[in-house]
Amino acid sequence: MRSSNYDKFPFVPVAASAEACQTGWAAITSVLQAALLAAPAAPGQPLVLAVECYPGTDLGQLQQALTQALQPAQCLVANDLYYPAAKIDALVAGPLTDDPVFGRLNGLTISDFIDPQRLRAVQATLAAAAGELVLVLGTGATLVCPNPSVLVYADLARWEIQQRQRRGEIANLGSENFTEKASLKYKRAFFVDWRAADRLKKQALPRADFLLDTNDPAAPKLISGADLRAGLAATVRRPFRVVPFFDPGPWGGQWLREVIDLPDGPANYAWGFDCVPEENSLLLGFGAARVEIPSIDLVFAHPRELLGEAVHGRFGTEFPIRFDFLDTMGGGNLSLQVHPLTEYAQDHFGLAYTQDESYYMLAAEPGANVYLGLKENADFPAMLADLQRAQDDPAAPFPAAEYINEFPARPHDHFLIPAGTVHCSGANGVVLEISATPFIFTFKLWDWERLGLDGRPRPIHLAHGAANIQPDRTTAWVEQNLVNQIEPVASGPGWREERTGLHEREFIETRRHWFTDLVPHHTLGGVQVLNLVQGAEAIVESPSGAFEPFVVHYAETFIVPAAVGAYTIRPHGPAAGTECATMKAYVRT
Ligand SMILES: O=P(O)(O)OC[C@H]1O[C@](O)(CO)[C@@H](O)[C@@H]1O
Repeated sequence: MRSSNYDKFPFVPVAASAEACQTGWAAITSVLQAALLAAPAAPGQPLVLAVECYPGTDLGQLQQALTQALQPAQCLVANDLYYPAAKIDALVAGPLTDDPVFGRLNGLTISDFIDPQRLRAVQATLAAAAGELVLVLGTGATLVCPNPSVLVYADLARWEIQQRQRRGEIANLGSENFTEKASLKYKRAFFVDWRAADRLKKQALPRADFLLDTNDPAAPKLISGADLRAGLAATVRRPFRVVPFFDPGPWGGQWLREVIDLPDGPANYAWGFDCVPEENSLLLGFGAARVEIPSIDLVFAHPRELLGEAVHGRFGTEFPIRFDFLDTMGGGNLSLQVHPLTEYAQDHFGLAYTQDESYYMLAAEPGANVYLGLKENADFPAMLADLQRAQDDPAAPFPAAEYINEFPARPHDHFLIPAGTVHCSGANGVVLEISATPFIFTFKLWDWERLGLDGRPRPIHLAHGAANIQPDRTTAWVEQNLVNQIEPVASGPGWREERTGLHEREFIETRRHWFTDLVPHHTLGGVQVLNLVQGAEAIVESPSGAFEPFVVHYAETFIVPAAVGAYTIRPHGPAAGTECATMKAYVRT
């Protein structure tokens, strides 16, 4: 049994005391009251408190808390100005498509949800409220009142939004689909709500006077915009971690539970997402108080310092590298699957780049394997026919062994998975996925006669799969290109560095360092993501003292912003004197 030292709630310290963070509605509203009193009141204008809200924010609770304490003359809710739900459902139907999993990325904005007639009427009411206090809140509050007296941004983490979707507490933006399947709500939020809200957030957050965190409805928190910006500026100058989250799945295992020390409740944990900045949170520390914000806020606020010039230039405000865990220890095989080629991802889903992946084996039981590529001389048309038959006829399961390679998987093996390659991790392994950020564009080909957690078969996408599988990626090619392509590249006293991938079709470079002593690293102007894949603990330090020493534990993923430049890593604490290893990923530029 491995004992856990994995930190589930990493945070970036911003201030030594909690003074700058107001917790609870009483403290929050008294600070807002003072800010309104101090706000310059333009003659003939109302005093406006605008709260721009990320979708999923509990508007009822917010309105109640603010109106009770501040007693505004009026409260205007931006969401009430939206077109009727049926019209919005029709608006998003095109980008969403009929597929249960995939839609098309699109350019919808929050303005597209708002009925201009209703907006004009409300703006006229606002203009007539000279000298009164008016509260404007909701998703689109800053479209109703672009220059309020005081602007609050109420942000919400995507993982919390997903919990609210699963509990049926929230509908999609402008919709009444409270009871719709959570997976469909997630899909709609992924393709529409979050994209549109992020476009508005990029405008509103940099000029917000306050940041409101209502992730925990029982303990809302407020910090000033200046403190938020100071926290983001501090984060981008040091190594940091985002807040991981974990989810069960039909093939999930027991390793994450033990190594990460996760609660007993769920039957298994399949996924651990510990570096998907689009989905994870960042915790900012004010004394003992923690303020949770989506980590994408950092990408939006400091793309150049975080990503570096070349990566920002190429990807914009997207974080292109994803690290996550796939745990099948004591579980099952993932679905046999393939990801879209770049042009297919562009044409069908509007993606700028595709879901190129790799599996780094953190752990594997003897006998564990990875399915990867087709067997030499596999009859591809016959394989597609057998996949189809397996869908149509429960008595004809797909004979995977006839067509698909199975490679033994041992700890520290690295399998490269350029899009178009049939693959899946088998049972009894733990994968650290080091991949491009897109993560839902999986064409399942065969799910091993198994049901999803909801007791129903999971969606299979054979037509998409058939259009993308590269049948020439067969055994010899796979062995020569995708399995353990490990080359030594450098060494020094007490350390050696190897290149392990990825494949030339993938934009990520991966380097492994084995070390018993201090290893010099440099960001070379680009963001780097690392995981301590061997050793109990290591310490990341700045040779010039530019950031505080940063301790990482086994299996923790951490991000080193481009702006950090030189840094070192050495074994630390219980790992002193032992051999540790890190896997590092960065964008080849
Ligand atoms: O589709 P399955 O069997 O759940 O596979 C695991 C999933 O996790 C991912 O690796 C994303 O992390 C997808 O590629 C894949 O769909």
